[in-house]
This record gives sequence, C-alpha cells and structure tokens, in this order.
Amino acid sequence: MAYAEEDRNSYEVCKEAADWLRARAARRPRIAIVCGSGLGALADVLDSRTAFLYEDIPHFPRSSVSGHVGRLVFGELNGQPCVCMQGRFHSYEGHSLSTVTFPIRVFFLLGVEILIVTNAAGGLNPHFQVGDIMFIRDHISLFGLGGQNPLRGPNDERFGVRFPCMSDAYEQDLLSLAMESAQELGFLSFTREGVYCLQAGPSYETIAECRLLQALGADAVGMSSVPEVIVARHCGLRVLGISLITNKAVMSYSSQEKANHEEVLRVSVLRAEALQKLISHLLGKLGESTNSL
Ligand SMILES: O=P(O)(O)O[C@H]1O[C@H](CO)[C@@H](O)[C@H]1O
Ligand SMILES: Nc1nc2[nH]cnc2c(=O)[nH]1
Repeated sequence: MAYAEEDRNSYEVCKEAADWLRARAARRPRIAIVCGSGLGALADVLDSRTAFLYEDIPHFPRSSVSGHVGRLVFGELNGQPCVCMQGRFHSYEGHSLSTVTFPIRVFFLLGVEILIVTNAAGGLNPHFQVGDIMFIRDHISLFGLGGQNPLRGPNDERFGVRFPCMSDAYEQDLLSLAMESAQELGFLSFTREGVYCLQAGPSYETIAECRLLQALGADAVGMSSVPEVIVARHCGLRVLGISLITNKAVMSYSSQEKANHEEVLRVSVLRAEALQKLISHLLGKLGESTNSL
C-alpha cells in the first residue's frame, strides 16, 4: 500500500500491520509497554516470548538510536499478556509524528487497553537524584504549544474524537497502583511523581532553557513519550508514564557536568532491573483488579 508519510497512521495502514501481527502473535496483548532509552531489557524477561523485527512488520518504521533495538516482543509478564516495543521512534530521527505514534494505533487495533510509556529523562526538580523513578503526573508539550500535535490533520472517528481531553492523560488509578507497587517493593526512597516536558531534541537543553522549563513547572525533560500518550488517549487507552532520571539538568554556568547519551544509557541499564520489578509487580496488581471487573 502506497501512502504519504503523514498518512502512515491512517486506519487502513495501521490495520494492515495489526492484522499481520494478530495472525502471528499467540495471545491478544492487554498491555503495551514502550521501552525508553536503555530500558529494552524489560522485553527480555517476558515469558512465552515471540519477537518480530520492526523491519519484518508491514509499515513499521526503523529504529536508529542506540539503546533502541528495534523489535516488537509479545509475551506475558506476571501473567498479563503484553507487547513491548524494544525501541521507540523520535521526531528528531526525522520521523513525522504520525510515524512516531503509528505503533500506538496498531496496539489499539490489536485490542490493547493500557499503555505504559517509559523514558530516560533529565531531572529539573532540584530534589530529584540520578536513578530516581518518576511517575508522570502530567506533561508539558513544547511541540503541542508550538503547533505540532500528532492529531493534526483530518480526524478519523474510528480512532477517537476531534478534540480529546488531556487533563486526565495519566490515569489516577494506574498512578496509585504504581505508587503502591513502589511502596511494597521498598522503592519509595527513589520514587517520585512529576511533570514531564517534551522538547524536540536531539540537542540537550541549554542552561537558560533548563531554568525556563523548571520555572514553567517541569520536573523532568526528555525528547519522547508525549506524542505517544496523546495518540493513546485519543483512542481511549489508559496510560501510565514512567521516567527514569538518568542525569540532572545543568542549571549553573559554573557546573562542569555535560548531558550525554552514554551516561543516559549507563544509568538506564543500572536501574533497568528495578524498573522491571516495578512494572511486573504493577501488572500483577492490574491482573487482580481487571480480572475482578
Ligand atoms: O525518551 P527516550 O527514548 O527514553 O530517550 C531519551 O534519551 C535520549 C537522549 O539521551 C533521547 O532519545 C531522550 O528522549
Ligand atoms: N531533553 C533531554 N532528554 C534526556 N534524556 C535523558 N536525559 C535527558 C536530558 O537531560 N534532556
């Protein structure tokens, strides 16, 4: 099927990919997890795994960033049927926002109900430490405020309404379950809650930009997740967002620290196991709550 790049996430194109996957995956996934930079190992702990390279799935884009392998992995985590994106797409790679968010619509057509987005982010909140896990309470989209939204263009009602609400983007019930999980695992000393801010990247922020974002009320800054969340909410998926604070945003001209992707990946890998435990524990709780519905 030929289509313009901005039409990659049209209903028909997404359905072709979803049909292809449905014919090959053992079970319908209930939960989709997008693995952030350096966090792809989560997909390796799924039970009864079936993995597909992005390049083999019809219409799937390719990953080009280190720490993002480029595989879709189906399987079970703590008894819950899941699909994991081992590698996400970013607009700074040159992808349109419809390409960045294409997998989310495919997940919706596969019958996914809950989206968990994870990412690596720089900490703006002065109380945050490197290695902290931040549950996303809300976001600031510098893209959206600047006129770039993945839902720009004709609206297809089969996905959702023209003007979706975003004041409830990150579901309170999921946030509470995530906090409970952190408490039960003894992770509270490095668990936070906060506002994630999306900037386009790929350059990291200047000091003046970090100060501005902090003054705007952002606790962490990154280059992903928000377009995925907007498209997920548009089609009615429940969303939980988790940022791993891999570095502290540089706020002072006297600081010698410099943001770099090697440090981001190093810290992600160090915290990957804790994050796996947290998500697995949470999924166990979700199993209890959804099975009782
Ligand atoms: O958001 P994820 O994909 O986790 O990665 C974050 O880390 C990379 C920069 O180091 C950027 O891609 C930024 O968005
Ligand atoms: N924009 C941005 N993205 C990140 N990803 C991981 N750390 C950072 C950061 O400091 N800034």
